[in-house]
Amino acid sequence: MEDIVIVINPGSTSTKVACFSNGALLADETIRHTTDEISKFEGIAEQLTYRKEMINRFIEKQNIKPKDVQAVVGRGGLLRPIPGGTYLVDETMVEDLKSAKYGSHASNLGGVLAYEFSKKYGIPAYIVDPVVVDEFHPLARLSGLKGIERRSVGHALNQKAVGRKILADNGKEYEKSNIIVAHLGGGISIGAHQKGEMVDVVNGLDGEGPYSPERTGSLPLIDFAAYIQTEDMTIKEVKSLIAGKGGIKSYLNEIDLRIITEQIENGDKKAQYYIDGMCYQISKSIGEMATVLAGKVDYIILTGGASYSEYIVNQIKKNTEWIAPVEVYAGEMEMSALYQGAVRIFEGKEKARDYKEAKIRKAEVN
Ligand SMILES: Nc1ncnc2c1ncn2[C@@H]1O[C@H](COP(=O)(O)OP(=O)(O)OP(=O)(O)O)[C@@H](O)[C@H]1O
Ligand SMILES: CCCC(=O)O
Repeated sequence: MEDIVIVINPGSTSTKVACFSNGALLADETIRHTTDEISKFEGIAEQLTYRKEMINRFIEKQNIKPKDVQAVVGRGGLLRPIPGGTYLVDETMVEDLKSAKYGSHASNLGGVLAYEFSKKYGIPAYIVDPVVVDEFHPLARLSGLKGIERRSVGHALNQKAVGRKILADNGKEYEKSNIIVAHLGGGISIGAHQKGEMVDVVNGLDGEGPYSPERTGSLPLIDFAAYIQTEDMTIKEVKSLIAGKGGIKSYLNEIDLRIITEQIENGDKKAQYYIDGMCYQISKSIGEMATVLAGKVDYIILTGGASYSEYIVNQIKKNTEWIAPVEVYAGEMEMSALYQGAVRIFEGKEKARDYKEAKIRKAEVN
């Protein structure tokens, strides 16, 4: 088998790896990492060799000949803000990912691992639609405080891939449509996509929008400032509270929505209250993104693991269906979206972007 593309997608508790050839998936595996295994490491960067060895084992099992590998594609992490697309991984990018200059996130390892394997095989490495895709409308950057800018961080890869699929299924094109995509996972991001660009996104990693299974979302500022002071917290502790120990975890000490929705089915009113609260806040953020699109919304799309839950989907639908039809794509399309990003380069439909050259849209004001 020739023209093999290896795809690597590191998450906080798993590493997904797959190989594709000529449009077909040849093999894939989700390697799970237990909390015990992960907690042995100081941080994400230190997990590189551990995850690399597991990917090596997957590749060896497939009997792949090095000469048959065409490219390696990784999920892109917290980089400087860049427009969407497929990027060639270079030294500058690897340095930014490894040093966590723009923050620490499991997906940082995607570009680094892709680069390491690409060096081994002497082929190119790419990332596609990283979590920092920034196609913000200039007004979306304003926070309300000079010196603090909003950041475009979200599940851009999955949001765009699922958006394209749902629109294609309905005979429409991503570049000509307006959609709101809510990625409902362990973290939540909700993007307003206007004619092919994610012009605003509710960024749960930095503490915006709804609470999620493990994130706080936005909090009352004065109370939170007092909380930080009382608890004498460092910035690192604040970050891990906002994105890791907040939301449903703080209320119910559980992040698995399968367990919690089963408790609701069994009549647990407390579980229902906190899940209803999350759905209420998700709906509010969808409404906010509808105003960004001035009400011209072709579809609202719910995706991510929580969209498997009929209960959660119905709670959100009943508050948002008046805006636009609600479509559901439970789970994610990240592995095939990464592969397709590379295929667009091989087929000449897109040119691989240069990280150092990439420029985002900014307002021209003094
Ligand atoms: N069938 C299901 N019913 C209800 N919830 C589900 C189901 N399957 C997965 N989930 C929930 O979805 C959440 C995880 O979603 P997902 O797998 O998209 O997140 P992740 O990949 O870990 O993180 P993220 O999407 O934030 O990057 C968990 O809370 C999980 O319990
Ligand atoms: C995956 C994008 C960033 C986040 O919300 O975790």
